[in-house]
Amino acid sequence: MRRAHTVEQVRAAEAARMARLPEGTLMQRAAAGLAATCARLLPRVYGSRILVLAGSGDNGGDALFAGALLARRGARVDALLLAPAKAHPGGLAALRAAGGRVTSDQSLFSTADLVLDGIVGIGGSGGLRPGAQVFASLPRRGRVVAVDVPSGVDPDTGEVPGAALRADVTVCFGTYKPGLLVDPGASYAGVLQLVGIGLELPDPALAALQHADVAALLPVPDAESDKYRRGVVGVAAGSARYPGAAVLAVAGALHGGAGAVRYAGTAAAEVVRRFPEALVTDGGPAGAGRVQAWVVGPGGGDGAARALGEALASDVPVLVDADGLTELARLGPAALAGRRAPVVLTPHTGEAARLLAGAGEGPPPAAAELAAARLATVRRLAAAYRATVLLKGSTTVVAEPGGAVRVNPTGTAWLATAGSGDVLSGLAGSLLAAGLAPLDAASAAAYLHGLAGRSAAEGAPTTALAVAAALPQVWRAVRAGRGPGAEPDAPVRA
Ligand SMILES: NC(=O)C1=CN([C@@H]2O[C@H](COP(=O)(O)OP(=O)(O)OC[C@H]3O[C@@H](n4cnc5c(N)ncnc54)[C@H](OP(=O)(O)O)[C@@H]3O)[C@@H](O)[C@H]2O)[C@@H](O)CC1
Ligand SMILES: Nc1ncnc2c1ncn2[C@@H]1O[C@H](COP(=O)(O)OP(=O)(O)O)[C@@H](O)[C@H]1O
Ligand SMILES: [K+]
Repeated sequence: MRRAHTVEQVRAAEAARMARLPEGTLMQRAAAGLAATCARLLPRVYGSRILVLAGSGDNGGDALFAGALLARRGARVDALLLAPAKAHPGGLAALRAAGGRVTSDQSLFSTADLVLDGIVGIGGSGGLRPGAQVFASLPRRGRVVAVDVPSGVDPDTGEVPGAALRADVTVCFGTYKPGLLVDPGASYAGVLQLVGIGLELPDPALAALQHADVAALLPVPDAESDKYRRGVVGVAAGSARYPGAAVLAVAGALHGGAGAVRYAGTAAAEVVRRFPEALVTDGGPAGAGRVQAWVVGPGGGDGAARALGEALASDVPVLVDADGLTELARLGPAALAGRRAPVVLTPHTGEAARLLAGAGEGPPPAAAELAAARLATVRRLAAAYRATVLLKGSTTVVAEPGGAVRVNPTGTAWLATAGSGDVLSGLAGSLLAAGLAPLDAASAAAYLHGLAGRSAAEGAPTTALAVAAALPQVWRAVRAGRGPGAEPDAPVRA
């Protein structure tokens, strides 16, 4: 599990640690880790030209001390101070003593072999200030290494309220920050490298599953298993207008660990033609027979309202997607009030906007606004509907009403293809039916779905059905601990 902590949590851990260490120890550890990463990125340190951008705080201090270490190894290091009177005095003295120089030449940004972004770290807010904005658009030749956080990215939320400096690598200290794992911030961070500095940290604000975590969650049959004990997932999806959604949701469900898939809806003939193993009925969830979880809504069209009502009247977990969400938004959170079994909602940002409006939170916000504030959006939805919410998109995030949040690290934009969301909802519903808790089912489904998207695409357009077909090989890779993302301590490719 990769864990991310908020600025407040990091500051508290830092204060506790500092009380027991000589002054400056943590900064020395941070700078040493930073310099080591820079050295690995350069063909050779000796003779390299390095520009340090240093702001007014400790983030600039880290960058200046790292610059000093690199200067001692023969690099030519120039430091551009954004607030010269407030530059970290110890860092500046160390840099000068190592032969580094202070410059005001901005063109070095475009000619340097490596730029260290120490403008602002976890003390930052509100995007880059005017004096630093130029660096967001200047051409670059070498790599940009962000110190702790790319300057301009909100460390707690991943929001980018103004200009920000795009990094190739971000070296973060002590723990990941939520803003490094969630878009749009994550897209500014490049590859993430964590440097341990000995902080003792509380439960994280945000976590990202890794192979071993997902492998431990995946249901595996044993000698006692039969198809019913493995769980039956009900799928109420598709309509005369959108029969394909039923096929895709069933395809996802068949690969999700349940022992059987029961389809209820008007696309029964199409479903059974494609998947003879599915149990089908023409009616709604009420008359379909016993299941351990329902998936309601993909391509549901006019039938979604009835299917949603019948599924919610059951006593098993219900996952609501697509047209089911539109109907739920019309009804508002009151429709879930009497439920004891869990509810999982899987909106994209357009559906999230409708759900928020349906919860009485004013007129529907623009989807783009919600995508820019993904963490806040998913938390608001989980609280308003008291449900587990998986918000889809460039970074998929999952929140529980109790506050736990997971971010999916495996997503790929190749998944932005019609119907891939239907595969995801079938898959997540199947994991729910197999007995996973809502947060685990949703986040494990997003993890597998992202890997399946990568594997189906391999750099070329793919289809939703191909994503479903790639799920078995992805299960195998995750269980065996191989393939992309398998190494627990490898740098994270954002
Ligand atoms: N915590 C730890 O365990 C360790 C932390 N370490 C390091 O310390 C860093 C945090 O240092 P920090 O607290 O000094 O804050 P930092 O980010 O340098 O900002 C400084 C000042 O900048 C200003 N400012 C604000 N927004 C701005 C903007 N958008 N653009 C420009 N300027 C802006 C604002 O001051 P203002 O101008 O408002 O007075 C703010 O106070 C952390 O990221 C890590 O690198 C390591 O050394 C090891 C252990
Ligand atoms: N830019 C993106 N980067 C990564 N994943 C994306 C992106 N855009 C969409 N996706 C993923 O693709 C899937 C699309 O689902 P959805 O929006 O429901 O489409 P559909 O209704 O056609 O199935 C989701 O899993 C979503 O997270
Ligand atoms: K920075």
